[in-house]
This record gives sequence, structure tokens and C-alpha cells, in this order.
Amino acid sequence: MAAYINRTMALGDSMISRRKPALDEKLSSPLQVFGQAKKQINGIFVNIQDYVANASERMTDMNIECPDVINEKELKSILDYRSKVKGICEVLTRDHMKVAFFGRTSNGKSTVVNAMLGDKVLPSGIGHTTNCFLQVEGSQTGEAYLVTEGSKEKQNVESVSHLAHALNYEKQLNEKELVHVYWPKDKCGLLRDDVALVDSPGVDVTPHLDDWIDAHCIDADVFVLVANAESTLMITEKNFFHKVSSKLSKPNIFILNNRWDASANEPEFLDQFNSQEQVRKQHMERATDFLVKELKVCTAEEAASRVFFISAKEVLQARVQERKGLAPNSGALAEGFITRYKEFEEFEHKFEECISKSAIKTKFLNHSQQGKHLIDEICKIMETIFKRSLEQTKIKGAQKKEYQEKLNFTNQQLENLTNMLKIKIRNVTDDVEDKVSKALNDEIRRLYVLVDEFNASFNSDPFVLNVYKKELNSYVETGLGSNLRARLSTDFAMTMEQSQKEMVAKMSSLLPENKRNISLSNSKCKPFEILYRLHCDNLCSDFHEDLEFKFSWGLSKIYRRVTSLKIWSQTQSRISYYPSQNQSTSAEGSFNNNQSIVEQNLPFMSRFLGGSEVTMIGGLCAAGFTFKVVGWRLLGLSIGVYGCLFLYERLSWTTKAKEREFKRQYVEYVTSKLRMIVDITSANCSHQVEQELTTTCSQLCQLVDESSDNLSDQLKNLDHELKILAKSTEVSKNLKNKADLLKVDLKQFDNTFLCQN
Ligand SMILES: Nc1nc2c(ncn2[C@@H]2O[C@H](COP(=O)(O)OP(=O)(O)OP(=O)(O)O)[C@@H](O)[C@H]2O)c(=O)[nH]1
Repeated sequence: MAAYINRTMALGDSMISRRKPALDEKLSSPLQVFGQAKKQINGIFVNIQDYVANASERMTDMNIECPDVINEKELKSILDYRSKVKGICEVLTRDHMKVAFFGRTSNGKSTVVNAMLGDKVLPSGIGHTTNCFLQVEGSQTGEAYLVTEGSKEKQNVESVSHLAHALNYEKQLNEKELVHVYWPKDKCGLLRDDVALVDSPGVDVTPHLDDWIDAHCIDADVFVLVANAESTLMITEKNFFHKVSSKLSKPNIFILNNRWDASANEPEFLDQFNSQEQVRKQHMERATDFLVKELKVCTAEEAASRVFFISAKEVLQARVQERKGLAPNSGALAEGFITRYKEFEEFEHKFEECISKSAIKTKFLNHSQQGKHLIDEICKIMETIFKRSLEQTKIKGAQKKEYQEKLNFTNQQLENLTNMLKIKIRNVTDDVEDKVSKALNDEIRRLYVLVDEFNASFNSDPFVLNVYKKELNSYVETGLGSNLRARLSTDFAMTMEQSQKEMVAKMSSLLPENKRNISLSNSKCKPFEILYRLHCDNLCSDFHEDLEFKFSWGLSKIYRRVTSLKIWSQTQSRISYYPSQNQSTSAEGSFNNNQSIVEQNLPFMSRFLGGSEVTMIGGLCAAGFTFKVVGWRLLGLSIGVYGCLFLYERLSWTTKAKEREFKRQYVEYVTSKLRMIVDITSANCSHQVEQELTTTCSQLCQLVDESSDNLSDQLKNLDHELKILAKSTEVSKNLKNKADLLKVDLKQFDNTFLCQN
């Protein structure tokens, strides 16, 4: 992102340093206008190239970071513009003004080129000397050399004779081929100002005029027809320019009537000054007609400044003299030399004006239009990206607001629901505790029925009895458990299911729609069931049965009964006195309580009465003896009946009776123990329910938390995307503004260099 910002700043800086096109008023030659225009459009295109390179980099980053804003097609267009601009820049650096010289052989084309260059650069002479196209242009290195077509080899050229020799050596050169002659720029003003001069073979020596035009004339800014003033315009010359004008729209054509010195020195003209004027007038009319009426390349007024009567030979000689430091007219002056020289200079001036204007138009108008079109296209893309960024910012902003509100609402609702569910869970667990407590008390009361139904074989042998006790414990535990389940499971399962459904319904309203189909992990396998952990083995670990025979009419028993009746009546009176304290105690419970009081006092009584049944019988015998005096018969009968009773009970003390007695003691013991754990068991069951419901609640809360976390993550992503969108909005806006500035530069260039021409 930092690189992204740096590049934005770099682009800003580069745009600040852009140059404003303006025409320098102090130019010495019209050719320099072309140079200035070239420099300025080059500068503009360098800025466009920087701009497109920066835009490409930024759009590539944007395409990666925010593909919704710029699509592949737009990115490709911008990337393609880089090569287009590069191509234009390359063409711009190569752009120069080009003038091509045509005419019949020996009309003096090479001499005219040399005269314009002010030096004997190209070979000239009688007969067909130029056998291919020769383009003279400025050498960047300051050296003189030539390069033949299709070759990159530089052949050094030291002088014109050397060049002629080199060209002769290349005899195999085709007349259509082009040889580039690079001549030091400092030796010639024209070359300094980017003018390339193209000499050609005579138009009368080739049948391939069309090929010539296609190969060498299409990009020429000015054509110079070098005619021979000693003769009239020939059909071959006219023919050639007809072809040129049919292929190019209004080519700039100059007609030079060369060898005007020779015409002036013709014997018949020497005494007839007027005749020379007539010849000039005749040439002028024919040339004007040719340009205006036949070729239709200019108006009659313009034609007056397109036809000249010169002597290239004289101008060349004068300029070579001047170059040598001699006076240009140091030799014998031919008649009318000054006038012809001045006319040549006038031609040069008109030519410079014409080629500069023409070249600016032909070379730079196209580039400027291409540049404007390209900038327009980029502007459109930037505008689209800007609009899309704003649109996306709006959408994402609204989305962010919606998510934020949703998150706040979810958190608030989650807090409210959690509090509500806590209360709900507390109510359910309280209810469960009450129901379990009630059901367990009921089962304890009905314990004797359960124990009575246990029908494993009983044996009073201690070892077997231990096994019997274990089995009975297990049986009671299972029986109690299944009875409790039968009474409570359906009710609890329904309560749990209803509570869980209620929780799910409430919590799912806080979840996204696609996640509302909740399946709880704790309700997957089987319905919830409470475990009643009674642990009868532990409860009865201290249980010790008493299976010794006890005579029911023994003295200790009688005493026990009497005492228990007395205590029972006392307890009853206490119950009636404190009824509220004993409301929950049943009659059976009171009885058991009384019994336990009796049992507490039993050891003392037993000691007092002799400790055993046998002792008591002995006591009775002693008492009978006392009653001997009362009557043996009555005493004997009583003893007999008492003995029979004892015998009957002793004989009735069978295994079955022991089993009954064992079960009675067991029920009595287990009942007391179970009553002690009623509260713990019911609390334990309610705790299981609470745990189950709390687990459900926390699972649901976790789901809601996950969805809240998702929302938070989405909010973070949205924040990030909004930051990128803000950048893309800023970047596209900046790039569009900068493209507008470049467009202004191009328009200003057009106004300065193209519209005024
Ligand atoms: N008197 C006179 N002779 C000229 C003038 N210009 C050229 N010549 C001579 O005409 C002959 C041919 O000149 P070139 O410059 O070689 O003619 P060209 O048209 O280039 O001929 P090719 O290259 O063969 O097509 C040379 O001997 C020149 O010196 C001129 O203005 N006056």
C-alpha cells in the first residue's frame, strides 16, 4: 500500500513538472518551428508515457486488490496503451522534414541538393550519375557515413569523390533502393534542423514510378521538380507528379527551372532581353497551369511562390567559395548571377516555410490526435472506475451499517435471552426437584411391596445371606430406579424437549437464515434421561439383621410391648400437643419411632430380667413352685399352655419366617436410610436437568457467538475493502484529472502549431 501511495505522489510530481507548449517568437528560421514543435510534442508524449506507465501499475494493483472496480478488459486496454505510446514516442524521435527531388537525368537535382547543403555532398556530373535514391540527413555522431538498404553497416564517407566511389562500388544497387547518407549536422543548417533531402535517379530512366512513390514519396513533406529551364516540362516529369498527386492529397510541389544561367547566356538571348522575359513568362505560365489546373495542388497566387528560376551550379559554387573563406562572387560574374542567387534564396525561404508547416501537420497532427484519443479513452476508463468505486463504497457502506446494527442487536438480544433462559432453567430444575422428591417418598412408602416381590431363595447361613443381601440391594436399586423412571421419565423428557425447543426457537432468531436448522450435539443420540443414583449397597453397608428366635410371650417381649404402648401413648399426646411439628410424619413413622425408643431401652430391661428366655422359663418354674400351695393343677395347666405356646412358636421359626423377619428388618433399615437421601437425590436429579439445559443454552449461545464473530469478521473485511475503495476512488480521480491536464497540453499544442497553419 505504501508503494501505491508513493507512486501516486510520484505521478503528482511528474505532472507538476510538465511543460506548457508555447511558440518561441525569436526563431531565426521557419524550420526551427518544426524543431520546437517536435521538442514540445515529444515532451508531452514523455509525460503521457510516464502517465500510462503509472496508471498501468496502479490499475494492476487495483485489479488485484479490488477486482470489482476494474475489469480485465479495462486493465488490458490500459496495459496496451503503454506499447502504443511507446511506439508513438519512438516515431516522434525519428520524425524529420523530408524533401524529395525529382526530374529528368542531368537536370541538376544533385546540384540543387548540394547547393542547399552549401557543399559538394552528392556526386554530380554529365550523364546518369545518380543510380539509386540517396537520402542525406544529419549524423548524430558528427561523422560522415552511408548505410545501404537492409544493412546496418556504416561505411565511412570522407569526401564527395569517396561517396561517388562507394556508390559506384555498390553498382549492384537497384534504382529503387535507398542509401542513407549521414552528413555532419554542424556543416549544414538544414541538417541541424532535421531536414532530410532525398535525391533520385532521373524519372526518364525508369518504368517503375509507382514503386518509387510507394517506397519514397508517401512520407515526403515537399516535392521539388528540378526542371531544365532550357527546355519545357517533359511528359515523363508531368506523368510522375500526376501519379504523386493521385496518391497523396495536395502534395507540396515546387518547380525549379534550373540552369537558368545557361538560358540567360544563350546567344539568341544576349541581345534580346525581352525574349528571356518572355521565356520566363512562358515557363511560368506552363508551370502554373501544371500546378493549378492539371495537378490542382494549389491556387494561382500560391503557384507564384512555388515556381523559381535558378542556377544551382552558380549557388553551389558561390557557397563552396564562401565555405573556403573566399567571397562568393570572387570569380567572373555571369550576367544576372545576383538575381538568380537571390531567387534561389527566396526559394529556400519559401521552401523552409512550406516544409515546416507541412511537416508539423503531416507528422504531428496525427500524433496529437492519437494522443488525444488515447487520453480520452483512459479518461473514460478512469471515470468508470471512479463511478464504480463510489458506487461500491456506497453499497459497502450500507452493508457495513447493516452488519453493525445486526451485531449490536444480536449482542443485546443474546444478553436478554441468556438472562431469560437462566430464569427458565431455574424454574424447570425447581420443578424437577419437587417431582423427584415426591416420587421418591412415594416409592419409599411402597418399598415393602417391592422387597416382598423379591423371591430369591433365602438361607440364614451368613455367607449365603451376604450374597442374598447384595442381590436384594441390587434388586431394590433397580426396582426403585425403574419405578421412578416410569413415573417421571416421560414427563421430564417432554419438559426437556419443550424447554430445548423453546431455547432453539428463541436463539435461532438471532442466527442467519442459512444456519437456523440447528441440531444440538447433546440431543443427537437419545432423549435425555435422569439417572437416579441410589447406591443401595452403600446405604445398606451397616445393615445387620437379627434372626435369633425370640418368644413373643417371653417376659422381655411382654415388657417391651407394655413399654412401647406406654411410650406410644406419650408420643400420641405429644403429637396432639405439637401437631404442626409432626404433620409430615405418618402413623407408621411414629410407630417405628416408638419401636426404636423401646429398642434403645431393651438391653437394660433384658439385663434386669435375666437376659434369656431360658432364664425366664426357669423364673416361671420358680414362681410355679411358689404357687404350689395355691394349686398344682392350675399351675400345671398354665405351664402346659405356656410351654405349648413356646413350643408352637419355636417350631414356627422356620426359614420362611426368618426370611419374612429379614425383609421386615431390611425394609425398616432401608426406609430410614432412603429418607435421609431424598433431598440429595432430588437435588442431584435437578442438577442433571440443569446441566443438560445449561449445556443446550451454552451450545446455542456459542452458535450465536460464532455468528457474531462472523459478522465481526465481515465488518473487518468491509472496513478493509472500504479503505481500498477510498484509495481507488482517489487514484482514479487523480488519474482522470491528470489525463485532463495532458489533454489540455495537447490542445494547447494544436493551437500553437497546428491551428495557426
Ligand atoms: N550551367 C549549369 N549547369 C548545371 C546547373 N546545374 C547542374 N549543372 C550541371 O549539369 C550536370 C548534371 O548535373 P547533376 O546535378 O548531376 O544532374 P542530375 O539531375 O543529378 O543527374 P543524374 O544524377 O544523372 O540524374 C552537371 O555537370 C552540372 O554541373 C546549372 O544550374 N547551370
